[in-house]
Amino acid sequence: MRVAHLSLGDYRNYRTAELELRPGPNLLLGRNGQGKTNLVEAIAYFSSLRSHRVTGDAALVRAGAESAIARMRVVAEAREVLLELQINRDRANRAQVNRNTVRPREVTRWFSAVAFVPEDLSIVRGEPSIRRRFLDDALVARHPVAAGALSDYERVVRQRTALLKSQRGRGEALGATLEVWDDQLVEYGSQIMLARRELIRDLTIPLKRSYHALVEQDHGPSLSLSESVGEALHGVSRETHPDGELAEVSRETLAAEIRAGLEVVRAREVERGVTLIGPHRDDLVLSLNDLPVKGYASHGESWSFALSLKLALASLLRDESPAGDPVIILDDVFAELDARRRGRLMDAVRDFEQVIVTAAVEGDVPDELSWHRVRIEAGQILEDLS
Ligand SMILES: Nc1ncnc2c1ncn2[C@@H]1O[C@H](COP(=O)(O)OP(=O)(O)OP(=O)(O)O)[C@@H](O)[C@H]1O
Repeated sequence: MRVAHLSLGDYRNYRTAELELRPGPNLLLGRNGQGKTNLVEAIAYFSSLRSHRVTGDAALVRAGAESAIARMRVVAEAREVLLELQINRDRANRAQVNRNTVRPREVTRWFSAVAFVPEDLSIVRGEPSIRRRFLDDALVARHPVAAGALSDYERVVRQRTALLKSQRGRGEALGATLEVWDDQLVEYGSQIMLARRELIRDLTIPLKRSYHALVEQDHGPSLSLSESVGEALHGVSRETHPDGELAEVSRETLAAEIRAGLEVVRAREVERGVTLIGPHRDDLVLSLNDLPVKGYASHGESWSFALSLKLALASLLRDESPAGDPVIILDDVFAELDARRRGRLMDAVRDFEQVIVTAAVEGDVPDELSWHRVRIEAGQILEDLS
């Protein structure tokens, strides 16, 4: 698929903006702080309903305005669709697909993008919550309905934890109320655990391929899950290897394991007022040559791993989606890479239907492609340079 046109009103530093994009490679050029990232952030927002830079939407609305409008014309398999989002500072957001009002979530069914951003390094180096977010965004990109299970699960953990906290130390008072939340934790938790296991199983081969394409060396990148349920049941942190038998477990088995795990941690949960097991406490473990990437890999290796993960996701979505390729966004990543890796990264994405690159320095961008160039200055889309 591809973005044909983006219109913005009161979005970040844009009072209004009209951006025409073409199939193939598009280059948004401009000095630092002019509004390049804001444009690709708006495009990516249609695929996930969140920005990679902030939690919450308030910063997306131009300072002084009450709401932002983002409208995008998308072409997928020769069909055109018009998506529109109104992002409100103080109210729920609104959305339209082909001018019909829909729930904002609906919009993500019509658009898919994979964004490579400087912050991706923290998938490898940062806290487990960042890796869980990568996994969950990937689940939604793969199956938009997963968004429902994820938000239901989040709500269940919040409410169950609030109950545990309010009754801290008084186990006997919890009884039947806790059971209701346990049932829902098991229901949604098992769905998410299974979907994550399937995801890492399916990312494993594309990851090896992508890493090799970027680095041209065989560092044996691999993915596994460190699951809190397994830890509660078996006492040690047990990792779930995608190529091992655990990946093929049924949802019923996982549900039974969560239930058994809850029994094991019950007394501790009541004492501490915390929901101790479930996907919200799990981690994605990344390894190179059987060593964990975090704490062992070099800066360059960590970067290559992060980029390969995103590439692997892009190729999985490409293979699975009936609507064609996801749009590839490379925001400011060339500045982080040496010339060889820039070339290899571009080689790996160049045959996607549309690639959108932002750069402050034109010399950082591989020049052998026929780019559609656009210059950005102080919240204005100045000229079409191609
Ligand atoms: N809500 C907002 N209202 C008004 N201006 C904003 C808002 N959010 C961000 N900006 C402004 O947008 C500009 C940053 O734009 P952006 O991040 O797109 O820059 P960029 O061109 O990608 O720069 P770099 O090359 O440094 O990454 C800053 O000047 C910032 O103050």
